[in-house]
Amino acid sequence: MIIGLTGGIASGKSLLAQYLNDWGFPIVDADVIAREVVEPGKPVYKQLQSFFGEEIFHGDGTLDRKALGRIVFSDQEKRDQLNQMMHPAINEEMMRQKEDLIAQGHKTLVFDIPLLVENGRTNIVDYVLLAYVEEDVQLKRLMERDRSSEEEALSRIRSQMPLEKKRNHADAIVDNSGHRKTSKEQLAHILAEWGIDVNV
Ligand SMILES: CC(C)(COP(=O)(O)OP(=O)(O)OC[C@H]1O[C@@H](n2cnc3c(N)ncnc32)[C@H](O)[C@@H]1O)[C@@H](O)C(=O)NCCC(=O)NCCS
Ligand SMILES: Nc1ncnc2c1ncn2[C@@H]1O[C@H](COP(=O)(O)OP(=O)(O)OP(=O)(O)O)[C@@H](O)[C@H]1O
Repeated sequence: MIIGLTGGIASGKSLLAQYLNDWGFPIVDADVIAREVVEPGKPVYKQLQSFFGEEIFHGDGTLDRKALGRIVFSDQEKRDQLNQMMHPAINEEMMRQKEDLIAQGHKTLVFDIPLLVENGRTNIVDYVLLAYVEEDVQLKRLMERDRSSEEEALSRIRSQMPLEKKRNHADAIVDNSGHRKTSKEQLAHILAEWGIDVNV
């Protein structure tokens, strides 16, 4: 069984992934893989270099994520181009990790994919689990976590489908607007409905 954990930026996906991992379910994390596929020498690295030029790299050749973020979160066409370059490589690695985990005997896995719904990929998972947060809380947490301005934070939030709309695509929703403990209890309750018992 594959649980597709999704949400919006700073909506508490990592928090839920941590709980799921603590309960013994391995996480295949698209954000982590997105960092690996752009390492120097990888095919996507070369594509980024020829499309965006040197301005998105540090002096030592590694990707300047802040610089690339500034470009793509304020320009939808460039973001679409980036997605086209990166998503096939991310997807390929996710499938590879999935096969490995199944071969190791895992029966339940978690795919942590922020853009699962936007990319129309909900069919690759059995359940869509949405990490939801109220909009004002999301903005506040994002600004605090990334030490970003309101404008920067909003540009990132607006690069994604609004969470209110994403709710319609979810099989289950954890509202992370409150305390962490409440989130954990909601998550355990959902798992129980799916036939998985865990200790809260
Ligand atoms: C633009 C990049 C370099 C900015 O890096 P940065 O370290 O600042 O952010 P990070 O990678 O930690 O992403 C934070 C969050 O931003 C959101 N986000 C990332 N990429 C995108 C995107 N293309 N569109 C909308 N939201 C996005 C996600 O919610 C993600 O969890 C990076 O996000 C990236 O490479 N994005 C393209 C790959 C991608 O689509 N990743 C999402 C997983 S499929
Ligand atoms: N229930 C909560 N109460 C208070 N703070 C929380 C709660 N859940 C998450 N946070 C905080 O909000 C921020 C965003 O949460 P988290 O990093 O889990 O989101 P995310 O969806 O994984 O984000 P991203 O997609 O941007 O990586 C973090 O700083 C986290 O510590």
